[in-house]
Amino acid sequence: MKYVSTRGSAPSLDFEQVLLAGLAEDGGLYVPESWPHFSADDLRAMRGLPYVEIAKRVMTPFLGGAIPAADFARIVEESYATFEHKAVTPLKQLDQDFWVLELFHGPTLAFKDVALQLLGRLFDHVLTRRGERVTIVGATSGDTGSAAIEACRDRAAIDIFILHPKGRTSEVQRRQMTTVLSANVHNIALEGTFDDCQDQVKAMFNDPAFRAAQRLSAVNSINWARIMAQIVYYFAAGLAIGAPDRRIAFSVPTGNFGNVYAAYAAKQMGLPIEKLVVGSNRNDILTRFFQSGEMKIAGVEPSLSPSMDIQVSSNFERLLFDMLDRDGALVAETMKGFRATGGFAVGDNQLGRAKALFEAHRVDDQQTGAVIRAVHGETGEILDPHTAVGVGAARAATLDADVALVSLACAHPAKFPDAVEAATGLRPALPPRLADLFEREERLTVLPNDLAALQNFISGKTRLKGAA
Ligand SMILES: Cc1ncc(COP(=O)(O)O)c(C=O)c1O
Ligand SMILES: N[C@@H](CCOP(=O)(O)O)C(=O)O
Repeated sequence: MKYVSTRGSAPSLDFEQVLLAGLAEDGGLYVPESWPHFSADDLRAMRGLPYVEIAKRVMTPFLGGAIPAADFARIVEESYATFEHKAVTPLKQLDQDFWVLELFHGPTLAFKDVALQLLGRLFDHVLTRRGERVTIVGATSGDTGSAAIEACRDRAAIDIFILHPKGRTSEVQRRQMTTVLSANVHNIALEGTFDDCQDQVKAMFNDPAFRAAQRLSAVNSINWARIMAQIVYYFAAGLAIGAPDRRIAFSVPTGNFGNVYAAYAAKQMGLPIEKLVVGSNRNDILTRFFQSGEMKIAGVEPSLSPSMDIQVSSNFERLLFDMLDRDGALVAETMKGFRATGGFAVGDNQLGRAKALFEAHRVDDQQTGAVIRAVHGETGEILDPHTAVGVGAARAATLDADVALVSLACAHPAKFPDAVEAATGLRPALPPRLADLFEREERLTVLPNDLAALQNFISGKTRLKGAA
């Protein structure tokens, strides 16, 4: 299995190289050169298997033999043994043809654990064998950060630097990151938005000298391995409700477009998904794109679902690559224009093809609160505000009556207690292992939105010897 860059001019890499590289050298994102395929019979044969077995079958073709089967099996088993629910990502049925897929039973209570528990172990395995170290730099709007820190804390071969937008995460999210005091963990509160954090991470990758000296690696969904691990739960959920012999669709609350891109990948691999419903909060650039074909940046505004307060959705580039018939030069030109002008548009033909699969809806804060309240009243379930955006979009979706719809529950409600309490009057409690979170010591460094300041800070803290 080879991976190619969406911008067409970086070298093709194998799985191990892609895992360590993160962003491609030409600024693009890596995608598989071709999609592995599962036939309807292959899918039927996976029905009823435990999550870890489905995970091994779905991910193995992406490895291209890079990791011995027995080692990969152990890594997968250990990764999902950290989840508190035996089914790893259980489905909860809320209506005749409507489920929520609970992705928040991992150590940090958000869907990011599904991929990052695996990624931390993959990094460890590969770096130990190669006798190498890396410096991970990541951007977070709140959830990736704690999941990545949890997965990489105290690992001898890794220093990890996580940039979060100062004051723009929930307090629980911030404390989940900043109370990890391990020597290899560094939290940076950036004076800016999540888009600024993500821009700075990409700028560090696009600085060849810094990238090489620090041996940069990525934990954001720019790293292909993140997407690979997220594909699995679409297969697991689809099979559990009857695919390929039942019509299915997913509704996905969306920010950086990684989660819904993983669903798109599952479809390319043979899971017969009829529709992908994209839910955005008031930062609705994606909803506007799927309605008009124009991607146009507006300012990032704080919302009740802070992890989705994003305007530049980095994984959209992977979809754009396919929309432009995998023409890397055209993607590079389009992304260059996007950076320069804050906008680009696709033609009616491309938009029409995208709309055959994607449908997008904006769910504002008032609607988000109303969904949390309504679902609680109707079913007793408490949704977090991100999950509520997905459910709100699902309710607005235009699907045939016989399509079974699964909406993704991406975070535990206790990560966003204020929003949940305002909607329901109930304050969700953190699990006992996090009960003292508000008493724990915090450690973070506030830095300006400035590349040189960030690079100086990272160079000064990294344990890489001989780094420039
Ligand atoms: C709780 C939660 N829901 C939804 C999203 C959006 O997912 P994605 O960025 O993959 O589109 C995020 C952030 O990634 C999140 O943390
Ligand atoms: N919502 C995310 C933003 C980063 O997304 P990623 O999937 O690219 O890591 C967060 O919680 O940090």
